Amino acid sequence: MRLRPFSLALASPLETARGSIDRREGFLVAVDPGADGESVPAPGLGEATPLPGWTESRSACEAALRGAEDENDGKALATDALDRLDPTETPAARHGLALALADATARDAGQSLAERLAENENLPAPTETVPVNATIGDVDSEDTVAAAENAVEKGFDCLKVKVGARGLDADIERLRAVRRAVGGDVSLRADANGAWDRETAREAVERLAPLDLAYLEQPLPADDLDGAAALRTVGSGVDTDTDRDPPVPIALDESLATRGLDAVLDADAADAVVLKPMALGGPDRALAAARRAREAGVEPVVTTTIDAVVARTAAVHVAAAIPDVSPCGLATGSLLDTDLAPDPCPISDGAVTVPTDPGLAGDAFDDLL
Ligand SMILES: O=C(O)CCC(=O)c1ccccc1C(=O)O
Ligand SMILES: [Mg+2]
Repeated sequence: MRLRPFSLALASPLETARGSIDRREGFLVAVDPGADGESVPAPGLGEATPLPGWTESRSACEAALRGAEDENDGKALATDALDRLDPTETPAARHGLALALADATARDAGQSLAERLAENENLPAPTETVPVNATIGDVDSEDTVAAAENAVEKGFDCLKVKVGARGLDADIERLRAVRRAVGGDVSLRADANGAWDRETAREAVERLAPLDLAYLEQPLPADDLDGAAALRTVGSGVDTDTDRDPPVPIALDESLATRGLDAVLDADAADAVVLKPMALGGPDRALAAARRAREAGVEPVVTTTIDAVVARTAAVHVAAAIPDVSPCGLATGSLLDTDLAPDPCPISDGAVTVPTDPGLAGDAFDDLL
C-alpha cells in the first residue's frame, strides 16, 4: 500500500451552519499486486479524505492506514488489513483502503465499481446516470438567489441550500426568495447542519411548509432523534376539516455517523438519510446502509464531504447501484479550485454520468497510481 498526501483548496469556501469548509486534505491510497501479494488481484486506487468533526483527524487517519500494513513488510498489507480499520473510529481510513481494494477487485473482474458493489448487495444492474442536486452555501439572500438561478440555468432541477447560520427570519426570507426566483418546478432542499433547537426547528417547519421543500436536512443536533421524529408530524394533524399544509419531510445526515443507521430507523426519525461514504467507512458500507434504509421505507441520498475526484467518483458508483435513487449531492467537483485528475463523471441536465469502464473509471486515474 502506498499513501500520497494531497491538499486541495476550495474555489470559494462552502459556508455552513457548522463553519466554513475551505480546504480538503487527505491521502490517495494505492494498492497493487507487486507489493501486496495475492491479497490484491490488480492495481487499485482509493482516497481517504477526513473531515474533522465528521470523521477522524488527518493524523488519526494516516496512523490507522499505517496500522493496516504488515508488521514484517511495511509495504505490504496485513492479511486482515481492512478488518483493522474501524468504520466508526476511523471511517475515512477505512474508506480509503476499502475503495482501493474494491477498485482492484472490480478491475480484475472487468466490472465497473457500481456493478461490483451492486452484485455484492444483491441489487440489480446499476443505472447509467444519477440525478444530482446543486449545493448552495449559507450566503446572503442576494447571493443565494444568484446561485440558485445560475444552477437552474445549468440544468439542475434540485437545489440544496445551506441554512442555519444567520437566524430563522433570514433563512425563511432566503428560501422564499429562491422559490420565487426558480418557480414551483424546481425541487428545493434546505440543510441546517444541526443548527437549531427544538423550538426553532418546529417554527422552521411550520413556516417552511408553504414552500414545498423536498426535505429539511438535519434541523436538530445529531443526537436528537426523538426531536427529529416529532418534527416529521408537525402540521400533519388528524383534523381533516382544516386545510393544513403538509409536513416538511426530514432528512438526517450527521445523525447517521453519530447514532448509526439502526438508531435512526428505530426512532422513526427520518424520511430520508444522507449517506456520505467517507463518513460511513466506505462505499460498501454506504451501499449496505442505503439498501437497509430502503427496506425500512426511508429514502437514501448519497453525497460526499466535498471529496476529491477519486472518492467523488466512488460515491457516484454507490449512488448508481441504488435503484431509482433520489437526487444526490454529487455535483461538488466545481467547488474545488483544483483536483487530483480530470473528472471522469460529466454533469449535464442535472445528472451525472456513471463511468462504465472497469473499476472506478477504467484508466482515467492511472497516472495517480
Ligand atoms: O449534499 C450536498 O449537496 C453536498 C455535500 C454537503 O452539503 C456537505 C459537504 C461537506 C460536509 C457536510 C455536508 C452536508 O451535507 O452537510
Ligand atoms: Mg448535510
